[in-house]
Amino acid sequence: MSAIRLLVVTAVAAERDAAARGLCPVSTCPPPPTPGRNTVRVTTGRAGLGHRPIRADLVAGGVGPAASAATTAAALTAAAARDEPYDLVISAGIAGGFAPVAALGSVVVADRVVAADLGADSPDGFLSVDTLGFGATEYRSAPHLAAAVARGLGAVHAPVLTVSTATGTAERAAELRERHQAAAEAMEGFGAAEAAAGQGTPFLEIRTVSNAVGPRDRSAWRVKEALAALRDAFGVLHTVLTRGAPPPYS
Ligand SMILES: O=C(O)c1cccc(C(=O)CC[C@H]2O[C@@H](n3cnc4c(=O)[nH]cnc43)[C@H](O)[C@@H]2O)c1
Repeated sequence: MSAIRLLVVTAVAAERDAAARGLCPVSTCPPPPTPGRNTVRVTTGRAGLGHRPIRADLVAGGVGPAASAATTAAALTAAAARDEPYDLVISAGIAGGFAPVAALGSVVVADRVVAADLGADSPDGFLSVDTLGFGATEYRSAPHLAAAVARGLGAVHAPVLTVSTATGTAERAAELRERHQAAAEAMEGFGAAEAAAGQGTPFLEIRTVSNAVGPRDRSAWRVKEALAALRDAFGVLHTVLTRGAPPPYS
């Protein structure tokens, strides 16, 4: 049985390491990252046990959609050149949650990712690039897989926004929630999704909520709890992937 090949892209190392610990909870696994490299590889399971093994490369690619797109595209291209293409790209990390749908510590699996501030402002309001006729503003997650993962995690399954400027007011939070019916906002998913779409690789975004979207109050962020929830979510994800339908994902 061949291994499921995952590319997991986070913004920062703390998110990468939480996801890696969830995939592979044994203390000696994964190995510490090699100095100067930002990728950790986790290999789990043995085909002989009847469950599909997983080989995951987890990379802390930087904050924002551009960093995430560049990191994802480079990793996908390098894997294709080695003739070891990934089965799935996962954008993962902590996020702001929209009240009342996504509380602190909850898990959100995106059904689609939306570039919420990619477009033009106008006297009549915001115009997205797709309404302007020059580009995509959203990508769907692999629908069957995303639904199965959301079910397994007991997660909120709804749109996740990608923004280049984190929301800092109640007015902006209400505007975004009403426009997109979103559950969460983060800063990387759309970039990873665009790179994955460019190479025909299925995509998921998994977020755990560290703060409420709204008036900025860094002291209210629960980063430690959100990272623990991310670790646990990747533990469950491991079970869903190894025991569920094999790739190719749809
Ligand atoms: O301070 C720390 O220890 C720490 C540990 C892990 C991650 C962080 C971050 O600040 C990550 C930034 C990352 O988080 C996403 N995020 C979280 N909340 C929001 C939000 O309300 N709006 C937009 N993005 C959010 C985002 O993807 C950032 O890249 C700190």
